[in-house]
Amino acid sequence: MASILVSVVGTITATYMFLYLLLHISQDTKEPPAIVTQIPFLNKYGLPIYTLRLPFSRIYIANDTELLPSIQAQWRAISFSVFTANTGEQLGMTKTSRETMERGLMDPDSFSISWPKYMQPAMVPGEDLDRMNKISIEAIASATKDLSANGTARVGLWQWTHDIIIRSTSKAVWGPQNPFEDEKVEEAWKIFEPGFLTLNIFPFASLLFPQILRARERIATAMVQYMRRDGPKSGSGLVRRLVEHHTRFGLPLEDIARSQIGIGFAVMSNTAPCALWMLYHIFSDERVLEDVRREVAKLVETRTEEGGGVETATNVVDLSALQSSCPVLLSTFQETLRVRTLSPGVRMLLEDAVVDDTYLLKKGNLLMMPAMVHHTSAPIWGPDANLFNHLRFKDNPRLGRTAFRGFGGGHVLCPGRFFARTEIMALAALLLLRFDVMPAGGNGSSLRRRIPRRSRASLFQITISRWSFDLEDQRI
Ligand code: HEM
Repeated sequence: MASILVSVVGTITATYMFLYLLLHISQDTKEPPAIVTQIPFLNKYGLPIYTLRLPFSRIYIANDTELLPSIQAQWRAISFSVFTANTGEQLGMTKTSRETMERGLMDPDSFSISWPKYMQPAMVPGEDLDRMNKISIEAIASATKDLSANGTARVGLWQWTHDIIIRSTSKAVWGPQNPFEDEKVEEAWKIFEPGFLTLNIFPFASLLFPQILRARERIATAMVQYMRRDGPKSGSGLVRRLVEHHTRFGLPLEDIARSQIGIGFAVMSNTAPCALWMLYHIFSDERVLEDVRREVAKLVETRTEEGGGVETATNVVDLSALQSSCPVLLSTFQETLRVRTLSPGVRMLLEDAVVDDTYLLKKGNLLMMPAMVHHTSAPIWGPDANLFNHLRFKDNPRLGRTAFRGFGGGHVLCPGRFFARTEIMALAALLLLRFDVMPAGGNGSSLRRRIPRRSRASLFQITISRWSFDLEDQRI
């Protein structure tokens, strides 16, 4: 018995010593300090950048905002494109197309680095963007009109926001032949969207989770039809430019159609949770609600028309003036992104890189720039960094310029930021003007100003998905 005990203790001690030495020997002195203490692979915080040691790999965590410019400047070696390049398999693309996507990941002219830049002209302020915004706002306006026909409507906050963003965004992106108009495709998206990560993580996921693959194939079939029927011709500039780009790189029609599923993530998967949180922060705090409603109400104009001896008055709102005339609403949007973004800012080291002339990051490992850390830094945001302050950005528009990561930064700056901002602000404005919104069966004061506990979901966290709320027609 005693000898068994001795050998067990001996084995544990030897393993511990081996791991401890392994960690120390393989850690270069120029690398960010590893957060190893007495117990290997456990955590310690408070450093500008540190190394998280995992078996056979490392993750560097950049906490200090001052390091971000140096990291961003080395975007070729510290790569984001590697992740989009590797989605071909999960989207069911052919080997040849996958190889095209994975080639030359440090070359700006390669497929995976060039497509986000190629789409940009369609997403910056201009004709193409105006057209997308107009279509999405019209779709939102029509959905809120349908709701108001019922007087009071009870809806699940997350479900409703998610559905409305899928419908308005997909219409704006894919145009009159939008594949998501088909309910079955929309349902398939709701299975594939959360299932995509599962396909990435689990080996044999296609065998273990056939329903996710079936959902993907349903969307893919609809996208192929869309391409065959010349859908992009009447779609957005975004779709047209992407199709043009992918065709130049020789992707066959079927794979271009599958790449559109990937675009679905970019355009819808961050917008919907952001919209949800914007609504939550507005309608859960009377002060925010009052401030933004007062501001948005100024955009309403009453027009009277005479017909058949009867005078009718119509309230008209110019939503194109939202950005320029509603600084409080804009600030509320930015603050929502600040407190709710979960963006981990993950990058892969394709080569060794030295950050800020000090820290050596070794090829083959991951780097993270967690937005949650940068967005809650008290030296940057002040002592109330953990509180939601809807006036924060209005009072100081230049606040946290580098630290604000709501739309990424540097070479990986979100090209969809103008579209998403307008769409979400318009959704909030239309709800503010048309409805009183309150939690089902309660009153607004039961929703607190405090930021609720966090959980996982896309770039944002969703902890209130089972909430319902009553929308009461205001008939302004
Ligand atoms: C509220 C909605 C949105 C949010 C919060 C958001 C957020 C972000 C963030 C944080 C990044 C950088 C990721 C990183 O640094 O690791 C990013 C990149 C990107 N976003 Fe968005 N996004 C939104 C909507 C959109 C839309 C509507 C599009 C449609 C075009 C889009 C397309 C992209 C693309 C293509 C990239 C990669 C850019 C590149 O590789 O250069 N996003 N987005």
